[in-house]
Formats: sequence, C-alpha cells, structure tokens
Amino acid sequence: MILVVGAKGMLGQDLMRVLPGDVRGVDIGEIDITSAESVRRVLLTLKPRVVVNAAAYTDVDGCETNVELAMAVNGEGVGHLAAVTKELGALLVQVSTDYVFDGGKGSACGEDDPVNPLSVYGRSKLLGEENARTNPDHLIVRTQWLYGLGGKNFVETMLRLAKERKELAVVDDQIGSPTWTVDLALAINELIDNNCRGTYHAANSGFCSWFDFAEAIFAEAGIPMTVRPQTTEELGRPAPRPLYSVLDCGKLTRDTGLVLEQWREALKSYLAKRREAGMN
Ligand SMILES: NC(=O)C1=CN([C@@H]2O[C@H](COP(=O)(O)OP(=O)(O)OC[C@H]3O[C@@H](n4cnc5c(N)ncnc54)[C@H](OP(=O)(O)O)[C@@H]3O)[C@@H](O)[C@H]2O)C=CC1
Ligand SMILES: Cc1cn([C@H]2C[C@H](O)[C@@H](COP(=O)(O)OP(=O)(O)O[C@H]3O[C@@H](C)C(=O)[C@@H](O)[C@H]3O)O2)c(=O)[nH]c1=O
Repeated sequence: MILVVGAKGMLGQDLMRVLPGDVRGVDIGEIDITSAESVRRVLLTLKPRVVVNAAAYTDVDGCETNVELAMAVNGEGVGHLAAVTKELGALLVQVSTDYVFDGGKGSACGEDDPVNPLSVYGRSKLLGEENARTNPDHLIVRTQWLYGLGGKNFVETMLRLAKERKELAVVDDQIGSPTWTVDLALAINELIDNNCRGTYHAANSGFCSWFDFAEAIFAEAGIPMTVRPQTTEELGRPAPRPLYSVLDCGKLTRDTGLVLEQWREALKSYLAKRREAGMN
C-alpha cells in the first residue's frame, strides 16, 4: 500500500488521483508529523510499502516569523517519518523545493549542486532532506512553483485579484518553472515505478519570470489585465527568494524516460480542468 501524508493539500489531492493501486491518504487530524508518537501509531497500524510525504508548512513568508513551526513540520517531521519507514523497510518519498538553492548560479541547478537556502522555509526543507536521507531507502523529489486544483497558488491568486483590480504589479526578476501538480504526481509515480532512489528534480519544461507567468495566465484565461513589472526589492516581501532557481530535470529523463510538458501547455491543461470543474 502507498500512503500519502498531507493528502488534503494541493499536491496531496493530485497524488491521490494519480497514483495507481492501493493508495491511502492521511492529513492533519489523523496524523501530526511533528509528533513522533503520532507518526509511529499511524505507520505501524497501516504498514505501508511506500510513504509519500506531501505534508508541509508552505507559507514562505509565514515561516520567517514561525521558525519553530517551520522546522518542526518541514524538518523534524520528516525525521519521524524516516525513522518509522526505515523500521518498516518502506520507501520514503520526500517532496522538496527549489528554495534550497540560493539562485546565484545563473543556470539550471542539478541535483548535486551546492545548496544554500536564503529563507527559513528553504532551511527547514533542507533539514527535511537531510532527515529523509536517514532512511537509506529514500527518494527526494525537488520541485517548484506548484499550482493545482484545491490549493492556494499563484494562478488562483492572479485569477482572484483580476476580479478586484484592472492592474497588477508582479516581479520580473525571479526565474523558475511553473509546475502543475498533476504532472509532478505523474513524475513521482514514474520514479517509484522505476525503483529510483536518491535525489531528483521534477518540474514542467521551460522557464519564465513570475511576471511572464502572470501575463500567460491572463492571456490563456482571456482576461484583460495590465501587468506591470516590478523588482523583488520593490515588492519587499519578508522572505528572500532565489532569483534563478530553474531545476535541471535531466536525471529524471535519463532514469525514467519522462520529460514533463512545457509550462505553458500545462497551464492550458490546468485552466481547462478548472473550467470543467465549474470554477471561474
Ligand atoms: N506549493 C509550492 O509551490 C511548492 C511546494 N513544494 C513542496 O511540495 C509539497 C506539497 O506542497 P503543497 O501541496 O503546496 O502544500 P499544501 O500546503 O497545499 O499542503 C500541505 C498539507 O500538509 C498538511 N500539514 C501541515 N502540517 C502538518 C502536520 N504537522 N502533520 C500532517 N499534515 C500537515 C496541511 O494541512 P493544513 O492545510 O491544515 O495546514 C496540508 O493539507 C510540500 O512538501 C512543499 O514544501 C515544493 C515546491 C513548490
Ligand atoms: C500575489 C503577487 C505575488 N508577487 C510575487 C511574490 C513572489 O515573489 C512571487 C510568487 O508569489 P507566491 O507567494 O505565490 O510564491 P512563493 O510563496 O514564493 O512560492 C513558492 O512557494 C514555495 C512553497 C515553494 O516551494 C517555491 O517553489 C515557490 O512556489 O510573485 C507579485 O510580485 N505580485 C503579486 O501580486
């Protein structure tokens, strides 16, 4: 059985839809990964063959002031999962982030490039990676700029703001790859299926700035909107973010044959799914 932890989150919901076979999901209420005792009780009862951890504290700016919570959920919580999966002889799949990099390289980051997180969120996720590795049977999947049905994300923020405003300012000096949670869930399935172990990058192909992404969202959704470029410094958010955090996904392709679709194609598919689901 595959157990998805964080099954009610944005990625968790798509993992539940995409992963085949005997799949169970748990979220806060049934499991609290910050508690070693809670993790032990749930995992020893269910005895999964694979645990995919999509549970996290993902408010990047919130992490700057809630440091203890960030470390407990994103860091130590993964340690609890690693200890019990190791005891069970189960695979631990840990989802991680481009924010473990500082974005200073200026070209796509490979799995073995040096990490240097700029934010509390990035540091907490890096601790999560280190803790995941205490189970030798682990898979760490770094991804970025996620959006999906049933979650707070940049696409939904833009579509919501479009109902209130005619003009928006969006940062044009952060570059990355917007990634649809359905495509990421498919990649995680391929990695498990191909018995891959260690660290992998998985993101939709191509890259853009948040400003480019905002323009694409409004163009594809057919919404008239003036998007003005601004710098990260002008925006002045509490958490520092990497300026260039494109992930090199070549290892995923070499080991599974999978190439994730271009980010703009994925965006079109997502907008079509939203319409099908009656969202406007
Ligand atoms: N969103 C993004 O752009 C990116 C995300 N990632 C990573 O991908 C993964 C999935 O992210 P995403 O789907 O956006 O996350 P979400 O915030 O949508 O979902 C996380 C889920 O985990 C639950 N949760 C929080 N704390 C605990 C806890 N202590 N015990 C059990 N469950 C808990 C949350 O519950 P509740 O909502 O009630 O708190 C929520 O249901 C995370 O590891 C994240 O770091 C990586 C790169 C980009
Ligand atoms: C809403 C808004 C955001 N922005 C900027 C802020 C930020 O730099 C960028 C994206 O904003 P968000 O708050 O959606 O993104 P952010 O929380 O930084 O997204 C990150 O989340 C974590 C969980 C990850 O792991 C990362 O890969 C990444 O997806 O756009 C604007 O410039 N104008 C706006 O109107």
